[in-house]
Amino acid sequence: MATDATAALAAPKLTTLLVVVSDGNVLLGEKKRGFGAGLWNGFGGKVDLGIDASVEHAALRELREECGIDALDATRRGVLTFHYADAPNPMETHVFHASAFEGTVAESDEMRPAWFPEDAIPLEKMWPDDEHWYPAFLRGEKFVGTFWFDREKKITRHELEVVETLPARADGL
Ligand SMILES: Nc1[nH]c(=O)nc2c1ncn2[C@H]1C[C@H](O)[C@@H](COP(=O)(O)OP(=O)(O)OP(=O)(O)O)O1
Repeated sequence: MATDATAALAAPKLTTLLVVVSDGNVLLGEKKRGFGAGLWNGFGGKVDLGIDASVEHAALRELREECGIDALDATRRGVLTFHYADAPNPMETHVFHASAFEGTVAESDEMRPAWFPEDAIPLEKMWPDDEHWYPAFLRGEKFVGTFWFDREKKITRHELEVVETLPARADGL
């Protein structure tokens, strides 16, 4: 049985990723700083257990902070686990889809947003796992995946499954 210490060591870092798709266009942001700087991605960040009542709240908060809009119909569509060779704990990223939003898209300190046609997202400037799961995401499917990266952030192994129902989180978040 895992002790508290070993459980903490293996505990995944919980993060969110929210991708708005509206009228055939996908809203992405170029990350200006921090983890993944220079790459285009959906909007998201760490779940903050001090302020977020749920993973969905964290996803909505990060979207608002990073590009100034409020998603009105966010739904959780994927759970991705990333193992980075140089990180002690895996990252568990909950991927949300939204199509309706309020507010005006605006650049922030963290992200430079831009719209891309669904069939022309800049995969060559995105995380290498994205080409594996965006097609399922854009088809409206739910998915669970795990990706292992080497120190150069290249994928060494991956698993990806389209599912009917996403796994519930044991902690209720
Ligand atoms: N391999 C990967 N593929 C992908 O598509 N998104 C990834 C990814 N690895 C990380 N991300 C996303 C998930 C999450 O939205 C973000 C990492 O969250 P972090 O909290 O580490 O980022 P930040 O340094 O921006 O922190 P915050 O201050 O919480 O915004 O990058």
